[in-house]
Amino acid sequence: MCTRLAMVHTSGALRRGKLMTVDPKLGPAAGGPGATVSAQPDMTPPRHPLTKLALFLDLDGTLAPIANTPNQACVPSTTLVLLRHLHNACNGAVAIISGRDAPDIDRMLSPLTLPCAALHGAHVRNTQGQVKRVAIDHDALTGIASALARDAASMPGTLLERKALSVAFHYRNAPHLAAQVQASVLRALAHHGHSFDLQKGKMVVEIKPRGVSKGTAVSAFMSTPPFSGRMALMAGDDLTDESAFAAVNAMDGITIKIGGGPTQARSRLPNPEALRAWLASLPSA
Ligand SMILES: O=P(O)(O)OC[C@H]1O[C@H](O[C@H]2O[C@H](CO)[C@@H](O)[C@H](O)[C@H]2O)[C@H](O)[C@@H](O)[C@@H]1O
Repeated sequence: MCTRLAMVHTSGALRRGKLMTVDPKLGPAAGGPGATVSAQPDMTPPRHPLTKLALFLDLDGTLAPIANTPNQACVPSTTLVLLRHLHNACNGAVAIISGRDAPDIDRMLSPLTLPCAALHGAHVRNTQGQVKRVAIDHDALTGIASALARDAASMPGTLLERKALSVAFHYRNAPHLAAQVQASVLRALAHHGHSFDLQKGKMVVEIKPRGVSKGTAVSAFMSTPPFSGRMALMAGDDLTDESAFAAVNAMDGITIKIGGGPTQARSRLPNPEALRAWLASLPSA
């Protein structure tokens, strides 16, 4: 059950939306493209107002703090209010770029329904609500999911999340089983995986349709209104977001990694609360 609580800021820096950045568009340069970011504080807001930005936002770990299980994750009500404002101020150029299934995205953002790339880019819904999904071998996915379910049954604490075009094998509550979970996914892929790829994430190993990525999805959004012609901004926290960071860097956009770890993103914020505060500080015009 997701209980939405108003978030409380713990520091003045977060209230002011402090951004740790190496992006010259946002503040002083401290490293080259592709480099692991060493955080450097900067208070400079981006030059581009919301009317000129296209926002691409990851969900788990970026808008919703990480929780013990997928069902416990929750987007705070303050963030939902902000998303509505951003969507209006950007004239609709806001999309959710997630590994989650589309109905799950809509549930977590309810009452908002935003354009999205779900399932790591395998399912894309545009601003008109039109949906494009990649074609997959459903029998193969069923075979993979059945094999993983058999393994999960003998691995207490693990959790299998079956999605429309993919499957995620979680081990957050059994971190000592990380290697076994990965081995199980590799075995399943070897038997059934001709048209699927492995996607690692935070305490999870996923199988997704071959050839899809968040980067491809962001590029597709950027080729159509209301996104086209704007400065792209991608915020994300996980490995699956790296392809989107690469795509947005190639467009000379703004990339923000949430939390620690190596990344191609050129800026960094410590957590979803800091991102919320930073986004709230962007000028409307
Ligand atoms: O691309 P995202 O929106 O970040 O989605 C990535 C995966 O997020 C979810 O799993 C992660 O978040 C869970 C809730 O906080 C956490 O328990 C889990 O350990 C994380 O891996 C989601 O369940 C997956 O389907 C998404 O692909």
